[in-house]
Amino acid sequence: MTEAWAWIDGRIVPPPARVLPLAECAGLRLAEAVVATGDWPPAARAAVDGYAVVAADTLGAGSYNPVPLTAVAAVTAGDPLPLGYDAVVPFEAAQAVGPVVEAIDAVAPGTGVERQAAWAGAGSLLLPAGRRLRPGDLGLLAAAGRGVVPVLPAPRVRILLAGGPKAGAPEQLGAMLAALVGRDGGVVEAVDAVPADSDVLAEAFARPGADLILSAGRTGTGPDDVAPAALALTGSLDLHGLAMRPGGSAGLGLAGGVPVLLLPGEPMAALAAYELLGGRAVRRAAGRPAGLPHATVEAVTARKLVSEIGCLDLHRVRLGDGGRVEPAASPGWPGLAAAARADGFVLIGAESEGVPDGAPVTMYSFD
Ligand SMILES: Nc1nc2c(c(=O)[nH]1)N[C@H]1C(S)=C(S)[C@@H](COP(=O)(O)OP(=O)(O)OC[C@H]3O[C@@H](n4cnc5c(N)ncnc54)[C@H](O)[C@@H]3O)O[C@H]1N2
Ligand code: MOO
Repeated sequence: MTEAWAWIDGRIVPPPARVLPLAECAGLRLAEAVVATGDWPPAARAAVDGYAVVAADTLGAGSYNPVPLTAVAAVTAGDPLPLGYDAVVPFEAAQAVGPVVEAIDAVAPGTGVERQAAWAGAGSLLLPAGRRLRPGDLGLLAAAGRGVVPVLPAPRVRILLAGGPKAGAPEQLGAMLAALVGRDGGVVEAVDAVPADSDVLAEAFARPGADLILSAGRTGTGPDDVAPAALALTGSLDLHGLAMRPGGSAGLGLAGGVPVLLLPGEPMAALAAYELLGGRAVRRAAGRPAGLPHATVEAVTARKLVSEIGCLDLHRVRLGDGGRVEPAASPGWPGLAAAARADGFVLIGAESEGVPDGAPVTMYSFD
């Protein structure tokens, strides 16, 4: 596995930065820092609807002691503060008596006012390079006059369903893998069902338009397991057969410089191989941290979790009372039903023969 992770880390980098309109930037990483080009607000302005006043004129005002104001100007929030005034009394803290406005509350200078540069001064950092843009950030960038920004584009991930299910079973991997790719910051370029034919599959690997290819199915050693051969035909099959369970028939290589990950077709093996391999590739291509993105729970085993030495085992587990985890199925048990019953998974590393009951483990939450 270490070799496979090193392969991914060594070859997969985010696609080059592109300048995109804000509407297309949510969730993407900012390629360079954005600084304020001017003071912001550029001049003092009203923060509330009310009367611009000279604060000192309101001294001593209260509901039992209304103070008539000689100089006032009605403003609404966002209006520039008229010259000579230093506070805004909200309409509800004043009363109009005929043409005279009376303060019924005293205000200090600056009350109800956004001072010049209150949000940001000219040249100050608004968003750092690498920032994953939140919806609020898009508003901030618009306010800074940036209609377009350089971002690391989401990698385009092609999903190939190689061969598909056997014996009339329903297709189970397309929606699952597309959702996982989205979770990890990729955009799905296509979800294509491809027959178990090495020439056709090789063409699907070679077709331009993807930054990363995930192919699921026909990775084993049977006569119909054409995915490894097709990859070798198009480019290079660099690793095939990994020390993990489930998902050990996974492989990886390059087609025309594009990284291709071969995931097993067995649905649970595909899920595990995605989590342990594919997700890392997508996250690296998206410029995200490579590690697992799942929320973790520090738990203890309610039962022994057996593991094969030399093999990274993924155990689906249920989380019970007192943070105790219990296996939902053994690692090699096929199908997604046990994963659905589980709350998450526990990884037992290649160096371990398993852990006894009562041992501390980290659960990666499926939710
Ligand atoms: N001699 C050996 N045979 C096998 C070994 C082994 O070590 N020695 N390993 C087994 C393991 S483990 C796995 S995993 C599979 C490898 O699976 P493949 O990647 O070749 O998967 P397929 O042959 O395509 O199909 C297996 C299974 O998965 C179902 N499948 C495939 N695609 C889909 C899909 N899109 N949606 C739903 N289900 C799908 C298919 O119906 C089969 O049931 O090799 C073992 N053999
Ligand atoms: O190799 Mo299979 O992919 O372990 O489950």
